[in-house]
Amino acid sequence: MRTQDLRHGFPHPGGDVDVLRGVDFSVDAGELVTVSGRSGSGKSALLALLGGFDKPNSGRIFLAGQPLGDTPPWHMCAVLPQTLGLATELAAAENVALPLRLHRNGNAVDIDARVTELLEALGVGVLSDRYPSEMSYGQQQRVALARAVSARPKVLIVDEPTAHLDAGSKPAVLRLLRTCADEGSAVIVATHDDEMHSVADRQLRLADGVLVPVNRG
Ligand SMILES: Nc1ncnc2c1ncn2[C@@H]1O[C@H](COP(=O)(O)OP(=O)(O)OP(=O)(O)O)[C@@H](O)[C@H]1O
Repeated sequence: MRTQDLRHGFPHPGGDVDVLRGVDFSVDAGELVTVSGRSGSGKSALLALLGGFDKPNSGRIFLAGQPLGDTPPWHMCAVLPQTLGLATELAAAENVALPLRLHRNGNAVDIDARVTELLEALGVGVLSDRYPSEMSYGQQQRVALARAVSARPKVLIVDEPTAHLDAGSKPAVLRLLRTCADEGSAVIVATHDDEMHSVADRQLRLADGVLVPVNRG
């Protein structure tokens, strides 16, 4: 995935606010890139553009070499926003299986095995029959991550995946995101969590509307 001179902002009564002022960015298959930046710097706004939830004011986004069109690229791209977006009428395991069923990715036995593997890896295997309303936010966050990765998307876009996790739950999330990249996904993670950078190939910082590389010494 690649962006070219991406510019975006929001209208406000006191005048429009420019949030992204020329973002040039790329992430390759097999690579995990973190995006940090102070609160309000535009990380979520950038992720919304990359995931096709919003349109930039100007600039272009390319996915697998093709410009992003009017149809969101959800057959190739999985997005985990801070709002999670779990289907409330489906239990945890059914949520995780959903992308696999939509993409006809494997038979029922394969799907069950993939769902179990992911939920157990994230420490929420015992919650597979629970509905989102019966889980804590941190538990829902892990189920939503399992759902995002289940169909092995070409591009995985994740907003603050460790924001509500305790120290014991975090390593599994870091490991899973690293594994996704190692298995060929291009992974983009917005984060305030310094530990997240430890599994990244590259670290970028969003400041004054542009992305700059962070030198990790
Ligand atoms: N729908 C919107 N309408 C108007 N302003 C918005 C909208 N969404 C975001 N903003 C503004 O755009 C800027 C960037 O917001 P964004 O949510 O992308 O920041 P962030 O870096 O993800 O912050 P955080 O780390 O707190 O999640 C902020 O100043 C925010 O107030």
